[in-house]
Amino acid sequence: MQELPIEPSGIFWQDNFITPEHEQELIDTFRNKLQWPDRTGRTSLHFGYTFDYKTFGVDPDIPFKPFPDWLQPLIPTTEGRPPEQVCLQYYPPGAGIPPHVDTHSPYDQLYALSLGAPVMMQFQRGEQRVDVDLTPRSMMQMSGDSRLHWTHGIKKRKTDTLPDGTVRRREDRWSITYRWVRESGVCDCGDEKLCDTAQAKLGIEKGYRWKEQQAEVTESGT
Ligand SMILES: O=C(O)CCC(=O)C(=O)O
Ligand SMILES: [Fe+2]
Repeated sequence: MQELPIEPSGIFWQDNFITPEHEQELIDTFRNKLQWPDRTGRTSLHFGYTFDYKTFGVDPDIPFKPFPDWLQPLIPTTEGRPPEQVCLQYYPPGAGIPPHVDTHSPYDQLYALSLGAPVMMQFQRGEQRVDVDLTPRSMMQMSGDSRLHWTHGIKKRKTDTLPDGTVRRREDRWSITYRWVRESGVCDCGDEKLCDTAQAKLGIEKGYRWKEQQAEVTESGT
């Protein structure tokens, strides 16, 4: 994988992760052989472990869902072990995903494979906005700044306007995201805007300060 020479830093990229023929077979599987949740808009299917946002760990009540046969050859091998969680998402034309960072503390590395139609992804940090065209069959790794300090999202809209002014219609798209558990369960990036570990620390400190203030008030008898 090659790092894209852009801001944010840390986006690694590989074109043609699979062949167009393989992509067509997968799309046929997605369309005709999988049971999707019955809802409109973006829908997801999860494999591997399920993350519990209450305990910020693997949910012990939901058993590991084995990776299906079609998924096996799509697992990146560059992390030295398979990911703990894989999510297949379907985006009908017009669907998107709000700007977010994938929660820092539970997961470390994050990869995404794009299939079907291309779509523009926006990376954002403050006033800085950068569009990245998620072309079909490309594998993207988000690490460093792109993973921790910039949000990413896909606008809900029917067309994308390319840098040369061409208006491109959205069509059916699928993505597969891969997540590797962060063994420590804490992130040390310190980004109080985007990092759940940093925010939890801040919350605890605020709680202490509040308690200390209460104690002072009680001690002084007022
Ligand atoms: O669809 C994609 O390529 C990215 C999805 C995403 O950001 C996520 O699932 O966290
Ligand atoms: Fe994400």
